[in-house]
Amino acid sequence: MSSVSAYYNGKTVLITGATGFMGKVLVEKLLRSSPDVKAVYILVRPKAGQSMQERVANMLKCKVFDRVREDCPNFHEKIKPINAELTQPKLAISAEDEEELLTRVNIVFHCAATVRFDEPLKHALQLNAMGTQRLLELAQQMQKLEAFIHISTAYANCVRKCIDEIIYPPPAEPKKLFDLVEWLDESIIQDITPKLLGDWPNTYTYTKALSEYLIQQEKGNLNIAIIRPSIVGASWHEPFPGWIDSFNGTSGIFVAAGKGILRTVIANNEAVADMIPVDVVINLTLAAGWYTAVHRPKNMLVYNCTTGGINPFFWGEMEQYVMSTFKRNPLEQAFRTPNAHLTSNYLINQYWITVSHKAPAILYDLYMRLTGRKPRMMKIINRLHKSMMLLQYFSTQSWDWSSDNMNMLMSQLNTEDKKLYNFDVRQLHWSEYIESYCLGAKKYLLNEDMSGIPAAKQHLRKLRNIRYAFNTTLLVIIWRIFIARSQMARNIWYFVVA
Ligand SMILES: CCCCCCCCCCCCCCCCCCCC(=O)SCCNC(=O)CCNC(=O)[C@H](O)C(C)(C)COP(=O)(O)OP(=O)(O)OC[C@H]1O[C@@H](n2cnc3c(N)ncnc32)[C@H](O)[C@@H]1OP(=O)(O)O
Ligand SMILES: NC(=O)C1=CN([C@@H]2O[C@H](COP(=O)(O)OP(=O)(O)OC[C@H]3O[C@@H](n4cnc5c(N)ncnc54)[C@H](OP(=O)(O)O)[C@@H]3O)[C@@H](O)[C@H]2O)C=CC1
Repeated sequence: MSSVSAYYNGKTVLITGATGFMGKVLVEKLLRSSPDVKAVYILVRPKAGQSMQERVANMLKCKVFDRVREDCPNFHEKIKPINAELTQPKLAISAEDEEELLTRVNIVFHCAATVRFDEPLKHALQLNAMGTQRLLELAQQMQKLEAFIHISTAYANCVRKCIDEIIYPPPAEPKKLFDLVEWLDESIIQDITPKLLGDWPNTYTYTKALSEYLIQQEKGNLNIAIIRPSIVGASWHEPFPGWIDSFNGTSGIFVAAGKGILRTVIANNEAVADMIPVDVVINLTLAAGWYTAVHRPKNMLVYNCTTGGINPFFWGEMEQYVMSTFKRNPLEQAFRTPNAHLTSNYLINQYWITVSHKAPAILYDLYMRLTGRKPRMMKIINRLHKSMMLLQYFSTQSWDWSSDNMNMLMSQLNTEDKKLYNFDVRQLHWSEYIESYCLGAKKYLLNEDMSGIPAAKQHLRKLRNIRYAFNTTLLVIIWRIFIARSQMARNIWYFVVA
């Protein structure tokens, strides 16, 4: 008998960030593993011209819910959307909705955040730090609250090399920063952001560090746990192997490499690629919710949800597995044959950027112009370079995260829970996982059908022939120029022909 799924049956759960990548997997697993959960409130904002209701209806059509749709066809009746905006006072929740939450909710999962590395500091602070503070204020007033689970990131303290499961001193006093951004002009905040960030690589990790500290300071009597996942990748098993719907983290890089656009990446082959499947994170999160509510640990527990210390995997291996998968299962309409390499040398990277990124993009755009179409490849390449600049901090270094609390939690689960909420990453076979991740990116991110693989292979053969023809023409042109200018080259040529 599963203790974790039994715990959630009959409970009322509140989830923020339910429309996001991890939030959807959390909602799905919760409803599938505890079909008698009483209600799942989700905080959703209207966005891009869509009302909250329209967004939720679209979300529920998503493929990720196919399995729960089959197991419990009425699962959507349990989902109760609440109009909310985390950057607004009182989360912009109506008085009526607030009353409902305060009297009913038993457990809160806080996933909402901006995960963009280039988010302006003011907005990242308003959402990741102040939003968390506001949610905490709401939670303090909940009459039946048993646990509050906050999703942070393993990189919140990336300025340290060894990261324990504790809250570290923050980069700045959050309240002073809140005051500062309140009255300072946006352009001035932008100007001083690098100074404020100090050693932190971006506003995302900086504000996640602040939010951890805020929780510790303001948790009062609440039972709180913090989950710190590393780089969250496609699912390992659930709801389907390889499920992914976000270009964040490594996914966009895989796609760009598979399409043959990305050929060179700044990364250290021997550095640990600390990736964790999304279903592992969600299983640990649900188990931590149960443990926090039922066992009520005296101190707030932080769970580093990482793989590097348990089952290490390296960027160099990732390159091999990704390239091998996309060569066997190509993406449709690739720009060039997939052939990306990692280098930690800046100059070598710059050379390949010029030769393998910019030159083909310029030629392709020229061809587009000549055929009366809009050039677009240089624009894509420039965006890719911007992304790679922001990501290289994470691909060139290794970190050591302790995982004692993850191990402790595993030891607390009974045999059935260990299967149902598996987060034992020792069982993860990296080459199989990366293959399934790349195929998942093809199917679920790009909506490509596996039946299109023969045509995609045919397209790669066409690209190879174009490359051969191009290289031969280039060689002939260079040789002709050489022959015209050098007597020695002419002599060699006559000798060879004779
Ligand atoms: C040789 C092959 C494999 C070898 C592997 C080696 C890889 C080394 C790279 C290392 C990667 C390391 C990643 C580490 C990250 C660790 C961080 C900690 C983890 C976390 O805690 S949180 C999650 C991490 N957050 C992120 O990853 C966000 C990072 N992204 C950003 O901040 C922004 O996206 C970025 C980079 C600033 C770019 O912004 P912008 O140019 O504005 O583009 P958008 O993201 O807004 O996207 C616009 C649009 O395009 C779609 N898109 C994105 N990528 C692709 C793609 N590859 N192919 C097709 N389409 C793509 C995107 O979905 C958007 O579409 P919309 O419809 O939404 O507009
Ligand atoms: N993905 C990863 O690799 C990792 C993620 N994490 C953490 O996991 C959590 C979830 O990440 P992930 O699912 O990848 O992120 P997504 O960007 O996919 O989802 C973010 C969620 O937050 C919601 N949100 C954003 N702004 C607001 C707002 N102003 N008001 C209300 N809701 C808002 C989004 O809603 P909307 O749909 O309206 O935009 C969305 O549901 C985050 O806390 C992140 O820091 C930690 C480590 C790694």
